[in-house]
Amino acid sequence: MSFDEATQRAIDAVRADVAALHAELVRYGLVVWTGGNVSGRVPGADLFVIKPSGVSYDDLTPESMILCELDGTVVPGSPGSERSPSSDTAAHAYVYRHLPDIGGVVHTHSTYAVAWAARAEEIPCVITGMADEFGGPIPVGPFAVIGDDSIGRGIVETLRGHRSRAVLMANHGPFTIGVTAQDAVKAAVMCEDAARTVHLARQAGEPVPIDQANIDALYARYQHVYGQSGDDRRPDTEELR
Ligand SMILES: O=C(CO)[C@@H](O)[C@H](O)COP(=O)(O)O
Repeated sequence: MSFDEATQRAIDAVRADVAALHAELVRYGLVVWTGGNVSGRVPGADLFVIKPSGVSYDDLTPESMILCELDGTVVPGSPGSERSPSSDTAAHAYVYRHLPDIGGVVHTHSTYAVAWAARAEEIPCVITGMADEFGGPIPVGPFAVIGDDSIGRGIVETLRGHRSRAVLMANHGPFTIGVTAQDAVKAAVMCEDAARTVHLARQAGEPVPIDQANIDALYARYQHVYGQSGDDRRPDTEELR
């Protein structure tokens, strides 16, 4: 399949971005071995890029990324198509089909977030860092088997109407979404940080909840003021549509 020049440029840029972002999962200690995956939507095309299944992070390059249609099928003859795409390709594809504002999806097995997922327990919003990044608790999604639409449906149905860009799929681990692949990686980093911090807090006593008005104020400031004016911002609609 061949693409016009603008689409090909967009594909190449997402390949480079997604390949580089897998190194961020390693840098932040969110994955072991080949666990976890990042994907990015190709702007202006019904396509996304995802990592190949079970390939060492050391061997991930823009050319080894896999180009997929939004139904999850691999684009025949595209660079990397000789390999199988990530085990979670169907889940990523489902998110892209049902959440048009989402440009990136990440899945990890980060330790503390998976420990909360093993208990199917949502992470309560008891630190300002969670109010900033997630606008409330990090919810739990249903147990779902890997490989079909089950996980993707669980992600969308849990996060639709929710501020959080992270969901703990029961007994499995975190999936995060973002306006870009980098935004989704950031959500994965902040999800694990929150999971660890709240876990440690609970070991010494009962954490103190933050009242909703303060959560709302913290979230609004962080989403619209924090950082630099040119930073990627999430859509103004607070909850996912
Ligand atoms: O949970 C699983 C495997 O059961 C996956 O999510 C792996 O963590 C990553 O798989 P690949 O992306 O390498 O296929």
